[in-house]
Amino acid sequence: MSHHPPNPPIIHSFASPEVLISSLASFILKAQKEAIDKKGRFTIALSGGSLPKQLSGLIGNPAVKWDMWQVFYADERVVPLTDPDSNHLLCSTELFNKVPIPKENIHTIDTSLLSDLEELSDAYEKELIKEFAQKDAARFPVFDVILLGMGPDGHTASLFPGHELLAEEDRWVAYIEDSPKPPPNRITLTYPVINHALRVVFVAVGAGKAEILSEVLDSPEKGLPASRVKPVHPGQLFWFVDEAAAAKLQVASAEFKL
Ligand SMILES: O=C(O)[C@H](O)[C@@H](O)[C@H](O)[C@H](O)COP(=O)(O)O
Repeated sequence: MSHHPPNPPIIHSFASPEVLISSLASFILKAQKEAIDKKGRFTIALSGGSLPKQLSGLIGNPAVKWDMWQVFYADERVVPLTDPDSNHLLCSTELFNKVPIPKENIHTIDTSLLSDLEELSDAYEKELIKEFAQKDAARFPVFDVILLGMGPDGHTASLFPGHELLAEEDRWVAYIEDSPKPPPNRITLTYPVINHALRVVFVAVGAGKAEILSEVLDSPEKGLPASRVKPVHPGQLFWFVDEAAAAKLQVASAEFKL
């Protein structure tokens, strides 16, 4: 375990959602290049909500090496992949159906296990082990990039305020049956996984995020789920926000961009 304390978050604030989208695409491309140069593959975890739309800067971009991507979900609703609640369906509609990514590089939940959450979450953990443990021999997988959103209650992935999963230290993937936001059944990457990534990136856009963003970044001692994302050294946390979301922020470390 590293002796370095976690680095403070790097906050990029953009004048418009359009600039955020193109800057996020450049950020991901740089991470992709570093990962492929080093390991010949690029591992990334995606979320639902508005996040998939923020990746539109990658569509049609010839620099993206889709065949080198290994995609997992930071969290997923336990529903068929054709259900409107499925994060995979959302990511497919917004991104994957528009780019030449091999289907086998997208790691979905095993929908033959929808009626057994424990089996389903164990199976997803095994999918991660196949990708990471044999290649990196790490205690926890080290994603190149994990992309997260933040809910109005400060939740991220399917880690909700006050939930027992906030204390999970061992499992890579866990399930919940009591999500305060429907649908109730979900699986999620746990903090040990999120906090071992090389880069964790939150995207928060719009005035609706201003209050909670300030709470998460200016009052981390409250321990809201998004405040608990603190990647261990050499991992780095980034926030990509627009000016409306950043309006109430007080943290001095904010690096504002046009
Ligand atoms: O799991 C869910 O119920 C939602 O997907 C939720 O987690 C969403 O991602 C956040 O509330 C952020 O919302 P935006 O991405 O729309 O900002």
